[in-house]
Amino acid sequence: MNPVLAELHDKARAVLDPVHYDFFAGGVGDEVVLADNEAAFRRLALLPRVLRGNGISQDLPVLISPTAFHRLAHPDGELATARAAGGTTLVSSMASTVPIAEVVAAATGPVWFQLYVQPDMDVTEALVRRAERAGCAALVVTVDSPVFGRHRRDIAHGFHDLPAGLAAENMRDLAGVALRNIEMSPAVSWEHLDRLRDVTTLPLWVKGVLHPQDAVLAVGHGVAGVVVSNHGGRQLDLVPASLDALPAVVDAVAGRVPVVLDGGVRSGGDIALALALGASAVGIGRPVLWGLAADGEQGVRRVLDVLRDEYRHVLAMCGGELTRDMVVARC
Ligand SMILES: Cc1cc2nc3c(=O)[nH]c(=O)nc-3n(C[C@H](O)[C@H](O)[C@H](O)COP(=O)(O)O)c2cc1C
Ligand SMILES: CC(C)CC(=O)C(=O)O
Repeated sequence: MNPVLAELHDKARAVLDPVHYDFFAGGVGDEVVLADNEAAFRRLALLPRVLRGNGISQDLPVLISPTAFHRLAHPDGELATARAAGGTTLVSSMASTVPIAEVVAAATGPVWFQLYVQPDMDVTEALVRRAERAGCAALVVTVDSPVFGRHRRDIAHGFHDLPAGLAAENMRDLAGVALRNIEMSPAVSWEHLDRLRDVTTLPLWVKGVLHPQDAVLAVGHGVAGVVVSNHGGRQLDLVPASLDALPAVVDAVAGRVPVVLDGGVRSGGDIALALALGASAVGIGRPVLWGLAADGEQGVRRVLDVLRDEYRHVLAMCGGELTRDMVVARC
């Protein structure tokens, strides 16, 4: 892990209520997948190409992955994250503790809205309208959560509700209810995605795809992109590390739409490995929460700055291009 990210993590752990730290840090079950997401990067090595004479791209192929409840990490919550994002795309969680309109108003770059399709499609449509009115540039439909993951740390702490004064603000005043709970539903299907397609012209992404055939189905249903993700090891403790699932999805999609990877990205080198395996960009989840908890907006900015700096350095070392033939197993 990049040492600045490690420092921010340690500071976050020191300042956070241990219950909230465990909510952010924890995974599902025995946390096998949580650990494997990071370990998968250590199993791979890069063979740099030499004498290519390429300049170095200034782009940072990073998105901020959607994570819930930023005001548990810092009083400014999602406003601080949005301000820190700069030109980096912020995928704002439906479970944000600041309403999406305020998140977008605080951001200077693109904001995408992450959506859990609600079984009541009127509620889902109202959320989509909220995101559109706020000025979100895309919808990211999370599809890996037919039911809530069982997080043993939260169960042990009895952590089920936000503290008084905090709420999932996007769920306020929907369909005549003061504050709705976010529902997960195993009845959600591709048909719901098609219905979303009918109610909005926003580009639709799906997040949480691991099986290559689901990626093919997603392309067939007209998605703008696919996020290979196991929800940061928070849903099913039997799945592969995101990085290990990436190549087959990239092959199945065959360049028709961009493929983003999230899970376990902790350094510029990790970004380079994911790109070499065919990702167009990576998403980062927990490092942003650690930066936010440690130092608010400045902490999140530091996370992005250090990843940008490290990624550019690795890219220069690799000859400015990253392709799959450059990835080998570390024996
Ligand atoms: C505390 C926490 C809350 C999360 N909340 C959401 C969410 O509201 N919606 C969603 O689609 N994914 C959510 N995720 C998953 C992230 O979007 C992302 O897939 C994951 O964090 C990436 O792994 P990383 O934390 O190792 O970078 C959450 C993850 C964490 C750690
Ligand atoms: C509100 C929760 C459903 C957010 C989430 O996706 C998570 O904690 O992993």
